[in-house]
Amino acid sequence: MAPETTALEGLLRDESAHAGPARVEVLDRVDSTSRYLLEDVSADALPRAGRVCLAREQTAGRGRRGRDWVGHPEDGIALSVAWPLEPGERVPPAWPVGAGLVLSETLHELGYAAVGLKWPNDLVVGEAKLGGILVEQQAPRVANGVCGRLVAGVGLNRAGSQRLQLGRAVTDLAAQGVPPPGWLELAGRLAASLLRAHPWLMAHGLSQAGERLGAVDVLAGQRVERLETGERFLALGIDPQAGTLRVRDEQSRERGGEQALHSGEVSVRRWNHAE
Ligand SMILES: O=C(O)CCCC[C@@H]1SC[C@@H]2NC(=O)N[C@@H]21
Repeated sequence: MAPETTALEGLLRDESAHAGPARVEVLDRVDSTSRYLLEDVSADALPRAGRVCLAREQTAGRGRRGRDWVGHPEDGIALSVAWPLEPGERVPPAWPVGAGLVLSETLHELGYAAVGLKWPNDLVVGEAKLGGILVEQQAPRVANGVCGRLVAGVGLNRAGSQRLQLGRAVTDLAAQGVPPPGWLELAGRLAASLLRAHPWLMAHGLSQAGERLGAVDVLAGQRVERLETGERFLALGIDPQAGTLRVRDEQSRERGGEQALHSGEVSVRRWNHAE
């Protein structure tokens, strides 16, 4: 076993003891850690406690909404965690937002107090993107004996984000004035938070975590624009039950024009500039 795999296993054993032993792999190079975990259907592939895949280099990282995800080896974290889904087992709709919540909180614990969650799944500092989460599900293939799975892929800029040249505001941990933990240690902390959170997210969603969610939700109280249609709203906050973004159409405020935006359907941006 590669020494880094043993080291990450050790970190996870210390960090998430009560969640049971997860299967851990550190790869030098892979196209996508999430694809790797979604497509490996070998019989013992997916323990109940989860499976973790961290790559030093990812050559075809996938982002939300069909975009690519790029990062430089070790300057970026490319991490995926997968869990099995039994036939009929339902993932609470707020699970993806819950992943963003616990990752934000972990970054706060590491000294990055300014990190927030931009609904549905961006980790941000101010307007700049620090990281993103891609949550994918695969239904069981019962005829082939292949279990369903839930995969959370986490991309995070640890350092060197100015080299990414993405043409939009990005940032990294090193730019926050707190030296980032080592690559493996950081990945271990992030993976452990997901491994710990998964059982309670499956059992309760975020119904008991509304206040915690409010503390990281950077869109609440902001004016947002729905990119697909140009519609503008006042964001009221993330709904802890549904994982949707509650918004109010400012034109119809007196009619109580509240609606819910669903993450699969829309993307939003802030528009607080005077226009
Ligand atoms: O669009 C986003 O913001 C989500 C980005 C998610 C990227 C991560 S990197 C590790 C995992 N493997 C992938 O191919 N994508 C996710």
